[in-house]
Amino acid sequence: MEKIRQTLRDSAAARWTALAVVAFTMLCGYYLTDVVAPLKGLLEGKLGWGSSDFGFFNSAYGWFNVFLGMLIVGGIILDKMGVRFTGLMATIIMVCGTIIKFWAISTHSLDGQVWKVLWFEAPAQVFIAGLGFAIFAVGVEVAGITVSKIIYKWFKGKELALAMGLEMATARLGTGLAIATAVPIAKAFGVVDVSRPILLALILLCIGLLSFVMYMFMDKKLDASEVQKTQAEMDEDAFKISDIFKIITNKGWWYIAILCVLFYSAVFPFLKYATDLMINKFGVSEELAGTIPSMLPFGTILLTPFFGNLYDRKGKGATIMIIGSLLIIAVHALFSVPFLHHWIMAIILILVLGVGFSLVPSAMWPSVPKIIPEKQLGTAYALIFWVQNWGLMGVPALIGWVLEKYCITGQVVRDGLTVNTYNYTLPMLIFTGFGVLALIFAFLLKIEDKKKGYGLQLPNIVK
Ligand SMILES: NCCCC[C@H](NC(=O)[C@@H](N)CCCCN)C(=O)O
Repeated sequence: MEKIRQTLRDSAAARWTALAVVAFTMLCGYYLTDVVAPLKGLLEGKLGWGSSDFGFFNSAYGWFNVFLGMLIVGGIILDKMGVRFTGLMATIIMVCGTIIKFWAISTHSLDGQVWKVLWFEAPAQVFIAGLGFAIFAVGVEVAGITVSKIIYKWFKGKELALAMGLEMATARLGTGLAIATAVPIAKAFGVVDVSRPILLALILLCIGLLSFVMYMFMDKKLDASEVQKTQAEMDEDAFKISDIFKIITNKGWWYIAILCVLFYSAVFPFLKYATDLMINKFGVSEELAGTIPSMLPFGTILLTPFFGNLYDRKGKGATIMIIGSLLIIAVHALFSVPFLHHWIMAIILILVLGVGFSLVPSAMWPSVPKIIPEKQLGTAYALIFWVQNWGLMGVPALIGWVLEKYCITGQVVRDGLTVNTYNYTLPMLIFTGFGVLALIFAFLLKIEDKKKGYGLQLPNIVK
Protein backbone atom coordinates (compact mmCIF):
# COMPACT_ATOMS: atom_id res chain seq x y z
CA MET A 1 0.00 0.00 0.00
CA GLU A 2 1.33 3.48 -0.91
CA LYS A 3 2.36 5.48 2.14
CA ILE A 4 0.88 9.00 2.28
CA ARG A 5 3.70 11.54 2.58
CA GLN A 6 3.65 13.44 5.87
CA THR A 7 4.58 17.13 5.92
CA LEU A 8 4.93 19.57 8.82
CA ARG A 9 1.29 20.60 8.18
CA ASP A 10 0.24 17.13 9.29
CA SER A 11 1.56 17.79 12.77
CA ALA A 12 -1.32 19.37 14.70
CA ALA A 13 1.12 20.84 17.24
CA ALA A 14 3.15 22.51 14.50
CA ARG A 15 0.22 24.06 12.67
CA TRP A 16 -1.54 25.35 15.82
CA THR A 17 1.77 26.79 17.06
CA ALA A 18 2.28 28.53 13.72
CA LEU A 19 -1.23 29.97 14.04
CA ALA A 20 -0.64 31.17 17.60
CA VAL A 21 2.58 32.90 16.60
CA VAL A 22 1.13 34.85 13.66
CA ALA A 23 -2.15 35.55 15.47
CA PHE A 24 -0.14 37.20 18.25
CA THR A 25 1.47 39.52 15.68
CA MET A 26 -2.04 40.48 14.53
CA LEU A 27 -3.18 41.06 18.13
CA CYS A 28 -0.38 43.61 18.49
CA GLY A 29 -1.42 45.24 15.19
CA TYR A 30 -5.09 45.53 16.18
CA TYR A 31 -4.08 46.90 19.61
CA LEU A 32 -2.32 49.85 17.97
CA THR A 33 -5.13 50.28 15.39
CA ASP A 34 -7.72 50.88 18.10
CA VAL A 35 -5.73 52.34 20.99
CA VAL A 36 -6.28 55.99 20.08
CA ALA A 37 -10.11 55.86 19.72
CA PRO A 38 -10.84 55.85 23.49
CA LEU A 39 -8.38 58.73 23.97
CA LYS A 40 -10.53 61.24 22.02
CA GLY A 41 -11.46 63.24 25.12
CA LEU A 42 -7.89 63.27 26.50
CA LEU A 43 -6.45 64.30 23.14
CA GLU A 44 -8.90 67.19 23.14
CA GLY A 45 -8.10 68.21 26.71
CA LYS A 46 -4.31 67.64 26.74
CA LEU A 47 -3.25 68.30 23.14
CA GLY A 48 -6.06 70.56 21.92
CA TRP A 49 -7.25 68.22 19.15
CA GLY A 50 -10.73 69.15 17.87
CA SER A 51 -13.24 66.56 16.60
CA SER A 52 -12.27 67.32 13.01
CA ASP A 53 -8.56 66.81 13.86
CA PHE A 54 -9.50 63.49 15.43
CA GLY A 55 -11.57 62.49 12.36
CA PHE A 56 -8.75 63.58 10.02
CA PHE A 57 -6.22 61.53 12.01
CA ASN A 58 -8.48 58.44 11.88
CA SER A 59 -9.02 58.77 8.14
CA ALA A 60 -5.23 58.40 7.74
CA TYR A 61 -5.78 54.62 7.94
CA GLY A 62 -6.88 54.72 4.31
CA TRP A 63 -4.55 57.40 2.88
CA PHE A 64 -1.92 55.07 1.40
CA ASN A 65 -3.93 51.84 1.33
CA VAL A 66 -6.79 53.26 -0.67
CA PHE A 67 -5.49 56.26 -2.59
CA LEU A 68 -1.99 54.99 -3.35
CA GLY A 69 -3.20 51.41 -3.79
CA MET A 70 -0.51 50.20 -1.36
CA LEU A 71 -2.72 47.30 -0.33
CA ILE A 72 -2.88 46.04 -3.90
CA VAL A 73 0.89 46.46 -4.27
CA GLY A 74 1.23 44.49 -1.00
CA GLY A 75 -0.95 41.69 -2.37
CA ILE A 76 1.12 41.42 -5.55
CA ILE A 77 4.35 41.40 -3.50
CA LEU A 78 2.84 38.64 -1.36
CA ASP A 79 2.02 36.44 -4.34
CA LYS A 80 5.39 37.12 -6.00
CA MET A 81 7.75 37.08 -3.01
CA GLY A 82 5.98 34.79 -0.57
CA VAL A 83 4.77 35.04 3.02
CA ARG A 84 8.14 35.29 4.78
CA PHE A 85 9.41 38.35 2.91
CA THR A 86 6.02 40.11 2.84
CA GLY A 87 5.15 39.41 6.47
CA LEU A 88 8.54 40.67 7.66
CA MET A 89 8.24 43.77 5.49
CA ALA A 90 4.70 44.42 6.79
CA THR A 91 5.63 44.07 10.45
CA ILE A 92 8.68 46.35 10.04
CA ILE A 93 6.39 48.93 8.35
CA MET A 94 4.00 48.66 11.32
CA VAL A 95 6.83 49.37 13.76
CA CYS A 96 8.20 52.30 11.69
CA GLY A 97 4.73 53.90 11.37
CA THR A 98 4.19 53.57 15.11
CA ILE A 99 7.57 55.16 15.93
CA ILE A 100 6.54 58.21 13.87
CA LYS A 101 3.12 58.32 15.52
CA PHE A 102 4.60 58.01 19.01
CA TRP A 103 7.11 60.76 18.30
CA ALA A 104 4.38 63.09 17.01
CA ILE A 105 2.17 62.56 20.07
CA SER A 106 5.00 62.83 22.63
CA THR A 107 7.05 65.74 21.25
CA HIS A 108 6.59 69.43 22.04
CA SER A 109 8.64 70.53 19.05
CA LEU A 110 5.52 70.78 16.86
CA ASP A 111 3.49 72.79 19.36
CA GLY A 112 1.68 75.81 17.95
CA GLN A 113 2.38 74.92 14.28
CA VAL A 114 -0.60 74.65 11.92
CA TRP A 115 -0.07 73.22 8.45
CA LYS A 116 -2.16 73.40 5.31
CA VAL A 117 -1.72 70.43 2.96
CA LEU A 118 -3.92 70.40 -0.18
CA TRP A 119 -7.26 71.58 1.21
CA PHE A 120 -6.70 70.26 4.74
CA GLU A 121 -5.65 72.50 7.60
CA ALA A 122 -4.65 70.93 10.94
CA PRO A 123 -2.00 71.14 13.67
CA ALA A 124 1.39 69.81 12.50
CA GLN A 125 1.16 67.19 15.24
CA VAL A 126 -2.05 65.81 13.73
CA PHE A 127 -0.44 65.60 10.27
CA ILE A 128 2.66 63.78 11.51
CA ALA A 129 0.70 61.43 13.77
CA GLY A 130 -1.62 60.76 10.78
CA LEU A 131 1.41 60.07 8.56
CA GLY A 132 2.64 57.51 11.10
CA PHE A 133 -0.82 55.93 11.31
CA ALA A 134 -1.11 55.81 7.50
CA ILE A 135 2.27 54.01 7.25
CA PHE A 136 1.29 51.64 10.06
CA ALA A 137 -2.02 50.92 8.28
CA VAL A 138 -0.18 49.72 5.16
CA GLY A 139 1.74 47.33 7.39
CA VAL A 140 -1.23 46.01 9.36
CA GLU A 141 -3.42 45.47 6.29
CA VAL A 142 -0.63 43.73 4.34
CA ALA A 143 0.11 41.66 7.46
CA GLY A 144 -3.61 40.75 7.52
CA ILE A 145 -3.58 39.35 3.99
CA THR A 146 -0.24 37.64 4.60
CA VAL A 147 -1.59 35.91 7.69
CA SER A 148 -4.67 34.78 5.74
CA LYS A 149 -2.37 33.18 3.18
CA ILE A 150 -0.23 31.64 5.92
CA ILE A 151 -3.31 30.10 7.54
CA TYR A 152 -4.39 28.67 4.19
CA LYS A 153 -0.90 27.25 3.66
CA TRP A 154 -1.05 25.32 6.95
CA PHE A 155 -4.75 24.50 7.23
CA LYS A 156 -6.01 23.75 3.69
CA GLY A 157 -8.12 20.62 3.77
CA LYS A 158 -8.06 20.81 7.58
CA GLU A 159 -9.58 23.16 10.20
CA LEU A 160 -9.28 26.23 7.92
CA ALA A 161 -12.29 28.23 9.12
CA LEU A 162 -11.64 27.42 12.79
CA ALA A 163 -8.06 28.62 12.37
CA MET A 164 -9.16 31.84 10.64
CA GLY A 165 -11.83 32.31 13.32
CA LEU A 166 -9.24 31.91 16.07
CA GLU A 167 -6.92 34.37 14.36
CA MET A 168 -9.75 36.94 14.12
CA ALA A 169 -10.70 36.25 17.76
CA THR A 170 -7.10 36.89 18.86
CA ALA A 171 -7.01 40.10 16.81
CA ARG A 172 -10.31 41.25 18.35
CA LEU A 173 -8.80 40.57 21.78
CA GLY A 174 -6.24 43.21 20.76
CA THR A 175 -9.12 45.60 19.96
CA GLY A 176 -10.88 44.80 23.25
CA LEU A 177 -7.67 45.29 25.25
CA ALA A 178 -7.00 48.59 23.49
CA ILE A 179 -10.49 49.89 24.32
CA ALA A 180 -10.24 48.72 27.92
CA THR A 181 -6.67 49.80 28.73
CA ALA A 182 -5.96 53.00 26.75
CA VAL A 183 -7.47 55.48 29.20
CA PRO A 184 -6.25 53.79 32.43
CA ILE A 185 -2.71 53.59 31.00
CA ALA A 186 -2.80 57.22 29.90
CA LYS A 187 -3.96 58.23 33.39
CA ALA A 188 -1.61 55.90 35.33
CA PHE A 189 0.93 57.15 37.90
CA GLY A 190 -1.17 60.26 38.59
CA VAL A 191 0.08 62.08 35.46
CA VAL A 192 -2.02 62.07 32.28
CA ASP A 193 0.16 61.19 29.28
CA VAL A 194 -1.62 60.24 26.05
CA SER A 195 1.57 58.97 24.44
CA ARG A 196 1.97 56.23 27.06
CA PRO A 197 -0.57 53.76 25.54
CA ILE A 198 1.09 54.29 22.14
CA LEU A 199 4.49 53.51 23.66
CA LEU A 200 3.04 50.30 25.07
CA ALA A 201 1.62 49.47 21.62
CA LEU A 202 5.07 50.11 20.11
CA ILE A 203 6.69 47.71 22.58
CA LEU A 204 3.99 45.14 21.81
CA LEU A 205 4.57 45.56 18.08
CA CYS A 206 8.31 44.95 18.53
CA ILE A 207 7.44 41.69 20.30
CA GLY A 208 4.98 40.99 17.45
CA LEU A 209 7.86 41.51 14.99
CA LEU A 210 10.03 39.04 16.90
CA SER A 211 7.11 36.65 16.93
CA PHE A 212 6.87 36.89 13.13
CA VAL A 213 10.61 36.27 12.78
CA MET A 214 10.07 33.10 14.81
CA TYR A 215 7.28 32.12 12.41
CA MET A 216 9.66 32.55 9.46
CA PHE A 217 11.75 29.63 10.76
CA MET A 218 8.63 27.48 10.98
CA ASP A 219 7.63 28.46 7.47
CA LYS A 220 11.06 27.50 6.13
CA LYS A 221 10.72 24.12 7.83
CA LEU A 222 7.26 23.65 6.37
CA ASP A 223 8.52 24.36 2.86
CA ALA A 224 11.40 21.92 3.36
CA SER A 225 8.98 19.21 4.45
CA GLU A 226 6.78 19.55 1.33
CA VAL A 227 7.44 17.84 -2.00
CA GLN A 228 9.94 20.01 -3.89
CA LYS A 229 8.45 21.40 -7.08
CA THR A 230 10.12 21.06 -10.47
CA GLN A 231 11.14 24.24 -12.33
CA ALA A 232 8.23 23.74 -14.76
CA GLU A 233 5.76 23.47 -11.88
CA MET A 234 7.25 26.56 -10.25
CA ASP A 235 6.91 28.52 -13.50
CA GLU A 236 3.32 27.36 -13.81
CA ASP A 237 2.59 28.39 -10.20
CA ALA A 238 4.29 31.78 -10.39
CA PHE A 239 1.99 34.78 -10.05
CA LYS A 240 1.62 36.87 -13.18
CA ILE A 241 0.20 40.38 -13.39
CA SER A 242 -2.42 38.98 -15.81
CA ASP A 243 -3.76 37.01 -12.80
CA ILE A 244 -5.27 40.29 -11.52
CA PHE A 245 -7.48 40.28 -14.60
CA LYS A 246 -8.53 36.71 -13.82
CA ILE A 247 -9.52 37.72 -10.29
CA ILE A 248 -11.52 40.79 -11.24
CA THR A 249 -13.39 38.96 -13.96
CA ASN A 250 -14.53 36.31 -11.49
CA LYS A 251 -18.17 36.94 -10.52
CA GLY A 252 -17.90 34.93 -7.28
CA TRP A 253 -14.94 37.05 -6.16
CA TRP A 254 -16.93 40.25 -6.82
CA TYR A 255 -19.89 38.97 -4.80
CA ILE A 256 -17.57 38.29 -1.84
CA ALA A 257 -15.82 41.68 -2.21
CA ILE A 258 -19.14 43.58 -2.38
CA LEU A 259 -20.65 41.57 0.47
CA CYS A 260 -17.50 42.34 2.46
CA VAL A 261 -17.60 46.13 1.94
CA LEU A 262 -21.34 46.32 2.63
CA PHE A 263 -21.25 44.09 5.68
CA TYR A 264 -18.18 45.66 7.29
CA SER A 265 -19.60 49.15 6.49
CA ALA A 266 -22.59 48.23 8.63
CA VAL A 267 -20.39 47.19 11.57
CA PHE A 268 -17.05 49.03 11.99
CA PRO A 269 -18.42 52.55 11.09
CA PHE A 270 -21.48 51.83 13.26
CA LEU A 271 -19.13 51.13 16.19
CA LYS A 272 -17.56 54.58 15.78
CA TYR A 273 -20.98 56.16 16.47
CA ALA A 274 -22.35 53.51 18.84
CA THR A 275 -21.25 55.32 22.02
CA ASP A 276 -22.95 58.52 20.86
CA LEU A 277 -26.07 56.49 19.93
CA MET A 278 -26.18 55.09 23.48
CA ILE A 279 -26.12 58.63 24.90
CA ASN A 280 -28.56 60.23 22.47
CA LYS A 281 -31.10 57.47 22.01
CA PHE A 282 -30.84 55.25 25.08
CA GLY A 283 -30.07 57.99 27.61
CA VAL A 284 -26.97 56.15 28.91
CA SER A 285 -24.55 58.39 30.85
CA GLU A 286 -21.38 59.43 29.06
CA GLU A 287 -19.21 57.47 31.52
CA LEU A 288 -21.01 54.18 30.84
CA ALA A 289 -21.98 54.69 27.20
CA GLY A 290 -18.84 53.00 25.82
CA THR A 291 -19.38 49.86 27.90
CA ILE A 292 -22.30 48.59 25.81
CA PRO A 293 -20.58 48.77 22.37
CA SER A 294 -17.38 47.33 23.88
CA MET A 295 -19.31 44.09 24.51
CA LEU A 296 -19.21 43.48 20.77
CA PRO A 297 -15.50 42.63 20.22
CA PHE A 298 -15.45 40.51 23.37
CA GLY A 299 -18.60 38.62 22.27
CA THR A 300 -17.05 37.76 18.90
CA ILE A 301 -13.93 36.26 20.53
CA LEU A 302 -15.76 33.03 21.37
CA LEU A 303 -18.32 32.99 18.58
CA THR A 304 -16.10 33.54 15.52
CA PRO A 305 -14.06 30.34 16.09
CA PHE A 306 -17.26 28.52 17.08
CA PHE A 307 -18.95 29.29 13.74
CA GLY A 308 -15.67 28.67 11.92
CA ASN A 309 -15.54 25.19 13.42
CA LEU A 310 -19.15 24.64 12.33
CA TYR A 311 -18.27 25.64 8.75
CA ASP A 312 -15.24 23.30 8.76
CA ARG A 313 -17.30 20.32 9.87
CA LYS A 314 -20.77 20.90 8.44
CA GLY A 315 -20.20 23.32 5.54
CA LYS A 316 -23.10 25.70 4.70
CA GLY A 317 -20.75 28.69 4.30
CA ALA A 318 -23.13 30.65 2.04
CA THR A 319 -26.06 30.00 4.38
CA ILE A 320 -23.99 31.23 7.37
CA MET A 321 -23.32 34.50 5.50
CA ILE A 322 -27.04 34.88 4.71
CA ILE A 323 -28.04 34.36 8.36
CA GLY A 324 -25.36 36.82 9.54
CA SER A 325 -26.62 39.48 7.10
CA LEU A 326 -30.21 38.90 8.24
CA LEU A 327 -29.18 39.48 11.87
CA ILE A 328 -27.42 42.74 10.98
CA ILE A 329 -30.57 43.97 9.22
CA ALA A 330 -32.76 43.06 12.20
CA VAL A 331 -30.42 44.76 14.70
CA HIS A 332 -30.03 48.03 12.78
CA ALA A 333 -33.75 48.16 11.91
CA LEU A 334 -34.63 47.76 15.60
CA PHE A 335 -32.04 50.39 16.57
CA SER A 336 -33.89 52.79 14.24
CA VAL A 337 -37.30 52.32 15.89
CA PRO A 338 -37.83 55.51 17.96
CA PHE A 339 -39.89 54.00 20.80
CA LEU A 340 -37.38 51.19 21.55
CA HIS A 341 -35.10 53.23 23.77
CA HIS A 342 -34.52 51.18 26.92
CA TRP A 343 -30.82 50.49 27.60
CA ILE A 344 -31.58 46.76 28.07
CA MET A 345 -32.77 46.72 24.46
CA ALA A 346 -29.44 48.32 23.47
CA ILE A 347 -27.49 45.54 25.23
CA ILE A 348 -29.62 42.82 23.59
CA LEU A 349 -29.16 44.36 20.15
CA ILE A 350 -25.38 44.71 20.58
CA LEU A 351 -25.17 41.05 21.63
CA VAL A 352 -27.17 39.95 18.58
CA LEU A 353 -24.95 42.17 16.42
CA GLY A 354 -22.03 40.25 17.92
CA VAL A 355 -23.56 37.00 16.66
CA GLY A 356 -24.03 38.46 13.17
CA PHE A 357 -20.50 39.89 13.24
CA SER A 358 -19.15 36.45 14.07
CA LEU A 359 -21.20 34.55 11.48
CA VAL A 360 -20.27 36.44 8.31
CA PRO A 361 -16.47 36.79 8.80
CA SER A 362 -16.17 33.19 10.02
CA ALA A 363 -17.54 31.95 6.70
CA MET A 364 -16.52 34.71 4.28
CA TRP A 365 -12.71 34.72 4.64
CA PRO A 366 -12.27 30.91 4.45
CA SER A 367 -14.53 30.88 1.36
CA VAL A 368 -12.10 32.96 -0.73
CA PRO A 369 -9.67 30.02 -1.35
CA LYS A 370 -12.62 28.00 -2.67
CA ILE A 371 -13.09 30.57 -5.43
CA ILE A 372 -9.52 31.72 -6.12
CA PRO A 373 -6.42 29.51 -6.71
CA GLU A 374 -3.66 29.60 -4.08
CA LYS A 375 -1.13 31.43 -6.24
CA GLN A 376 -3.55 34.38 -6.63
CA LEU A 377 -4.77 34.33 -3.04
CA GLY A 378 -2.65 37.22 -1.70
CA THR A 379 -3.78 39.53 -4.49
CA ALA A 380 -7.40 38.35 -4.17
CA TYR A 381 -7.47 39.08 -0.42
CA ALA A 382 -5.67 42.40 -0.98
CA LEU A 383 -8.22 43.49 -3.59
CA ILE A 384 -11.09 42.56 -1.24
CA PHE A 385 -9.45 44.57 1.57
CA TRP A 386 -9.01 47.46 -0.88
CA VAL A 387 -12.70 47.48 -1.82
CA GLN A 388 -13.58 47.15 1.89
CA ASN A 389 -11.33 50.07 2.89
CA TRP A 390 -13.35 52.47 0.70
CA GLY A 391 -16.37 51.68 2.87
CA LEU A 392 -14.44 51.85 6.14
CA MET A 393 -13.23 55.29 5.09
CA GLY A 394 -16.33 56.69 3.38
CA VAL A 395 -19.20 55.47 5.58
CA PRO A 396 -18.12 57.19 8.84
CA ALA A 397 -17.87 60.44 6.86
CA LEU A 398 -21.29 59.86 5.28
CA ILE A 399 -22.92 59.21 8.66
CA GLY A 400 -21.21 62.26 10.20
CA TRP A 401 -22.51 64.42 7.35
CA VAL A 402 -26.07 63.01 7.66
CA LEU A 403 -26.05 63.61 11.43
CA GLU A 404 -24.84 67.17 11.03
CA LYS A 405 -27.28 68.03 8.21
CA TYR A 406 -30.50 66.22 9.07
CA CYS A 407 -30.43 64.87 12.62
CA ILE A 408 -29.68 67.69 15.07
CA THR A 409 -32.56 67.95 17.52
CA GLY A 410 -31.23 70.54 19.97
CA GLN A 411 -28.37 71.31 22.33
CA VAL A 412 -27.45 70.36 25.90
CA VAL A 413 -24.65 71.27 28.29
CA ARG A 414 -22.42 68.28 29.21
CA ASP A 415 -19.37 68.76 31.46
CA GLY A 416 -19.66 72.50 30.93
CA LEU A 417 -19.60 72.15 27.14
CA THR A 418 -22.59 72.87 24.87
CA VAL A 419 -23.07 69.89 22.53
CA ASN A 420 -25.67 68.96 19.91
CA THR A 421 -28.23 66.23 20.50
CA TYR A 422 -29.06 63.91 17.61
CA ASN A 423 -31.90 61.71 16.38
CA TYR A 424 -30.23 58.52 15.13
CA THR A 425 -33.20 57.13 13.13
CA LEU A 426 -31.86 58.13 9.72
CA PRO A 427 -28.26 56.89 10.27
CA MET A 428 -29.62 53.59 11.59
CA LEU A 429 -31.83 53.25 8.50
CA ILE A 430 -28.72 53.81 6.35
CA PHE A 431 -26.91 51.03 8.25
CA THR A 432 -30.01 48.83 7.75
CA GLY A 433 -29.78 49.59 4.02
CA PHE A 434 -26.16 48.33 3.96
CA GLY A 435 -27.39 45.14 5.66
CA VAL A 436 -30.14 44.65 3.06
CA LEU A 437 -27.67 45.08 0.19
CA ALA A 438 -25.25 42.69 1.93
CA LEU A 439 -28.05 40.12 2.15
CA ILE A 440 -28.74 40.43 -1.60
CA PHE A 441 -25.06 39.78 -2.36
CA ALA A 442 -24.96 36.85 0.07
CA PHE A 443 -27.86 35.31 -1.91
CA LEU A 444 -26.16 36.06 -5.24
CA LEU A 445 -23.04 34.34 -3.90
CA LYS A 446 -25.05 31.27 -2.97
CA ILE A 447 -26.60 31.14 -6.46
CA GLU A 448 -23.17 31.56 -8.10
CA ASP A 449 -21.79 28.80 -5.89
CA LYS A 450 -24.55 26.47 -7.05
CA LYS A 451 -23.80 27.35 -10.70
CA LYS A 452 -20.01 27.05 -10.50
CA GLY A 453 -19.71 24.37 -7.82
CA TYR A 454 -17.21 26.25 -5.63
CA GLY A 455 -18.19 24.10 -2.69
CA LEU A 456 -19.11 26.94 -0.30
CA GLN A 457 -21.80 24.71 1.22
CA LEU A 458 -19.36 21.84 1.73
CA PRO A 459 -17.23 21.24 4.86
CA ASN A 460 -13.63 22.47 4.71
CA ILE A 461 -12.19 19.38 6.34
CA VAL A 462 -11.34 16.77 3.73
CA LYS A 463 -11.71 13.31 5.24
N1 LIG B 1 -8.14 35.95 8.03
C1 LIG B 1 -9.14 36.95 7.96
C2 LIG B 1 -8.59 38.31 7.89
C3 LIG B 1 -9.60 39.41 7.85
C4 LIG B 1 -10.05 39.88 9.18
C5 LIG B 1 -10.80 41.18 9.12
N2 LIG B 1 -9.93 42.29 8.86
C6 LIG B 1 -10.21 43.22 7.96
O1 LIG B 1 -11.19 43.12 7.29
C7 LIG B 1 -9.26 44.39 7.79
N3 LIG B 1 -9.14 44.74 6.40
C8 LIG B 1 -9.80 45.63 8.51
C9 LIG B 1 -9.63 45.55 9.97
C10 LIG B 1 -9.99 46.83 10.66
C11 LIG B 1 -9.72 46.68 12.14
N4 LIG B 1 -10.19 47.76 12.90
C12 LIG B 1 -11.51 41.36 10.45
O2 LIG B 1 -12.65 40.89 10.58
O3 LIG B 1 -10.93 41.95 11.35
